[in-house]
Amino acid sequence: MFEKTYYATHPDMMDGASNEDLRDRHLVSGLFREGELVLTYSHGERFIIGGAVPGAGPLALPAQTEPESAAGHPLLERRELAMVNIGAGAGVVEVDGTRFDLAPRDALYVPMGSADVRFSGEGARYYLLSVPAHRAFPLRKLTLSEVTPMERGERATSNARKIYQLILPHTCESASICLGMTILEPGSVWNTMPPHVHERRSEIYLYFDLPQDGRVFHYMGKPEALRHIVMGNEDVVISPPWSVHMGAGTRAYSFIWAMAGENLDYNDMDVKDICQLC
Ligand SMILES: O=C[C@H](O)[C@@H](O)CC(=O)C(=O)O
Ligand SMILES: [Zn+2]
Repeated sequence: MFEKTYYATHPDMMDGASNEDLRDRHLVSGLFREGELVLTYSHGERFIIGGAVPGAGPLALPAQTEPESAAGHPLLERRELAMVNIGAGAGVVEVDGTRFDLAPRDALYVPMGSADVRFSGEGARYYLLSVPAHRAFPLRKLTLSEVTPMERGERATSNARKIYQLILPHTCESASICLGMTILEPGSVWNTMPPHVHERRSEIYLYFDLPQDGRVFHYMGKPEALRHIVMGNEDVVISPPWSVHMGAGTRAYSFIWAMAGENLDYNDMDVKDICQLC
């Protein structure tokens, strides 16, 4: 069921790791393939990270296969799911018979216990994130237009951006997942500046709105020992709870951030002064 499993990591594993090791442990590539639903599994917060590109035909969330006691049960039996349509075309997602039209950039929160989740729409590209949940919260669609973005950064420091909080307690209730989209202004290239660490949560970043030859240089690691991963359009990176996460692109781009863990307090982060990094 899972194309790849990403294991939790110890910060000491950064010592002596090659760039290839870093990519193997933290980079999730190739989630968006026409006609396929691709799922990967991370031991960090037990995130399922996936993509669904229905193309001409519909796709459905698979049932669990393991262990034997859960085989055939819905994937969301004990999980909640968040998704965003990152494609250029609209699509339709059906959850136990309820239809949602998801325009480009629209998100959907799907509660624990949902049994039948179907994806369709030529041109729609669904980014999927699921984590364990302890109870069901209302099923709902979220659009960028209904949230007031936080405006952060400045043009002069090349980090002017709008942060849209789509799934957080004040916008959409959830058991553990929170999610948002950050859109850089033209000419701004830095995200998450100044950077931070949040020990109580893992975070997953998906970079998009980049041309095929565009790149984001994503920084990670302990603040005193930064490393980088070169990422392309629609690449995902898993940020362990001990790691910094920030990046600079070859041009403006957008990204979707999703977190899960100990709490749903967006501000539970330890912000680093840029001069503390090396
Ligand atoms: O923990 C929060 C996340 O890293 C992001 O919300 C940061 C972000 O979107 C930004 O500053 O551009
Ligand atoms: Zn963060």
